[in-house]
Amino acid sequence: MVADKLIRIQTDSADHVIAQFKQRVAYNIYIGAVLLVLPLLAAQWLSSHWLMVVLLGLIGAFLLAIVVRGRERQLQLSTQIIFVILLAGSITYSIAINGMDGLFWAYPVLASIVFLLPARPAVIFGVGFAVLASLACYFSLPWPFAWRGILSLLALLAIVITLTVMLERMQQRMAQLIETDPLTGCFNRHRVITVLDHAIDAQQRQQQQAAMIMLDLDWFKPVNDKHGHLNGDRVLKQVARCLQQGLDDHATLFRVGGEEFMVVVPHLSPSQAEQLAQTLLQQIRQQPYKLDSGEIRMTASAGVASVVASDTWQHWLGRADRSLYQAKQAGRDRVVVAQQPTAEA
Ligand SMILES: Nc1nc2c(ncn2[C@@H]2O[C@H](COP(=O)(O)OP(=O)(O)OP(=O)(O)O)[C@@H](O)[C@H]2O)c(=O)[nH]1
Repeated sequence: MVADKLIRIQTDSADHVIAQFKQRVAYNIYIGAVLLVLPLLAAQWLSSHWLMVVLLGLIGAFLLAIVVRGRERQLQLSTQIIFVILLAGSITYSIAINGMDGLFWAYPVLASIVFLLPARPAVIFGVGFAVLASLACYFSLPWPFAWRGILSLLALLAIVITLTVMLERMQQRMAQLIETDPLTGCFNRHRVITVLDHAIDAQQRQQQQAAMIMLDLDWFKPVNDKHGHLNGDRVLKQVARCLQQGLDDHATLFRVGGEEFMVVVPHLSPSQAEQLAQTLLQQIRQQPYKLDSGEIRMTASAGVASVVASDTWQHWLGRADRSLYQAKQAGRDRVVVAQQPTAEA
C-alpha cells in the first residue's frame, strides 16, 4: 500500500531537512549568546550604561526562555523577528555609545542572521541592520575608523546575502532531485504529501473539489520476465509520457511505485474524475509500446477517490488504494470509484 510507504518519508523533504539544520544551528547560537550576555551585561553595568543594561537583560531573558523550551520546539517567525530586532537595536545603540567596542559585536550578529531567519526576512533584516550599524559608525566614530567599519560591514553583508541565496537555491535543487523520479521524470512519493495536504486545505477553506486517481499497470511482471528489465523501463517511460499527454497543467502526475502511478487533479467532481480515469485507461490501452523486439499493448486498472472536508491524506489515499485493489480483483483494465465517506466515518 502506498500510504504505508509514505508515512516513512513524511519528515524527509528537502525543506524539512534544511529547516531542521538551520534550527539546530540557531539553537547553538542561542546557547552561545546566553553565555555571552552575562559578561557584557556586567561591563555595561560597570560603565553605568543603563539603557544598554536593560536591552541586554531583555535579550538574556529572551534567550534563556528559548533555550529552556528545548532544541526541538520550532520558534514562530514573529518571535525570531522580535529577537533579531532587539539584537540589532542594542548593537546599533552600543556602537553609538561605545564606538568601536560596540562595532565588534555587529559582525557575529550580522553573520548569524542567515541561521536565525528564513531566507527572505534574513536578507531584509540583514540589509536593515547593516544600514543602521553603518549610520551609527558614521555618526559616532572618527572618520578613519568609520569608513573601515562601514566597508567591512558591507563586505560581511555581501557574504551573508550570498550564503542565504546559495542555501535557498540548494534547497530548491535538493527538493527537485529528491522529488523527481529519475526514470520517468514524474514526481515521486516525496512530493505526494505536500500536494495532498494542499488539496485538503483548499477543500476545507474554499470547498474546492479535487480527485485522486491511483493507476497500476496490469500484468507488468510478465513484461519484465519476457522482455527484460530494460524493456520494462522503456514501457514505464512511455506510459508516463502517455499519461502526461492526457492531463492538463493543473494535474500532478506521480510515479509512486514500480508500475504504479498517481494523478491528483483539482476542480474535478467525482463523475468528472471517473471520466478522466476512463480516458487515461483508454489512452494506455490504445498506445503501442515500443520494445527492442517489436511492440506490445498494455492495460491498467484505476481507483478514483475525491477529497472530502474531513480528510487526512492517509484516509484519502486509502480510499483510492482500496478502489484500485477492487479494480484488480474485478478483472483489471477498469476503473472503480471509491464511495464518499459519510460524515461520521
Ligand atoms: N522494469 C522495471 N520494473 C519494475 C520497476 N519497479 C518495479 N518493477 C517490477 O514491476 C513488477 C510488478 O509486478 P506485480 O506487482 O506482480 O504486478 P503485475 O505483474 O503488474 O500484476 P498486477 O499488478 O496484479 O496486474 C515486478 O516485476 C517488479 O520487479 C522498475 O523501475 N522498472
